[in-house]
Amino acid sequence: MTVDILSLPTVFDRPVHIAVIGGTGLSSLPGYHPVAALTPTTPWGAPSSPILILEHGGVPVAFLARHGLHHQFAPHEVPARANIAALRALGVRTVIAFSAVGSLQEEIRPMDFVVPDQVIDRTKGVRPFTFFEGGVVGHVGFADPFDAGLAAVVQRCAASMRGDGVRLHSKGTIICMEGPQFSTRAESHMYRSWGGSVINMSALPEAKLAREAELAYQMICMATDYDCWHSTEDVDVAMVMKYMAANSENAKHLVGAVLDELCKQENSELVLAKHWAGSAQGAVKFMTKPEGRDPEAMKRVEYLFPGFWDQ
Ligand SMILES: CSC[C@H]1O[C@H](OP(=O)(O)O)[C@H](O)[C@@H]1O
Ligand SMILES: Nc1ncnc2[nH]cnc12
Repeated sequence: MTVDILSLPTVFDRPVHIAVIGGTGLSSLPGYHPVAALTPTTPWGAPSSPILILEHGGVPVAFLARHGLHHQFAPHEVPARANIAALRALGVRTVIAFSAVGSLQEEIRPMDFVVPDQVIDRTKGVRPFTFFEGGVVGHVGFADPFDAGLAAVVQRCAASMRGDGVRLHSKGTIICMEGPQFSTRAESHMYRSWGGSVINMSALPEAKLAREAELAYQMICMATDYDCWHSTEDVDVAMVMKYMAANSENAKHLVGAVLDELCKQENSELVLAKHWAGSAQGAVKFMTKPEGRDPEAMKRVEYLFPGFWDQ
């Protein structure tokens, strides 16, 4: 059944704690019927797509298509600040983000999943990458860019996947490159020598912004190619889309199993990201002296953390 998004309610009156961000080849979540389509605006503009509210066992889950409903945003054009800010304003504290990645290691085969624990930033500074600027400065910790508690949940769901030899690798380092062109062969070999496991164009600044917004954030990567370091075919878009389509059943099973786990503990400390609460606020409050603060920048921070300047 296809749902006409325009016919759905544009308001939803319960807090939503869990969100899924879909990447390339995953601009909707098959098998779920949205009950609302929200089109919020934030101080950083509109998100890349309407935020669909789905229900998983009666628990609301937000779904956002990173590149837009029709994949119209290139990786450097994705309005990541609006996406993360809009999700936080809805009540979201846990984000599971999907990404199609190239594999930089022989043992990570196309169709395998990877739950990364590290990232190396190879974006080029052309993407807006922080909420804290223009008169309010903040420096959050980013030593471990993903959420270990959510990673453990995803790892426990590996058994939900079907098919011969499809595997889930429980850790790995993402190289996040600028794109939109793929890497040169020299770059691809260099990333391997750095210890990169997989490569994409979307982990950053999304993960940095999620940390600034005090969200628990975990990316799930699906390998679609061996980039261009391998002796087999070099990556191209057709190859990425072919593997995404071929493995969509597994992606669906994995999302379903992860949502089963998270929705069961919708109000837990983990899903409510209690372990991140206050981390960014502490990093911001003491940096810029009151006389140096810009009122507009303060208002933007207030959108993320209502009541921030009153405490
Ligand atoms: C079409 S291949 C490059 C494209 O695919 C990945 O997208 P996403 O992370 O949103 O799944 C990669 O990051 C690039 O944006
Ligand atoms: N080889 C690759 N490089 C960058 N992003 C990708 N997404 C999927 N495959 C990729």
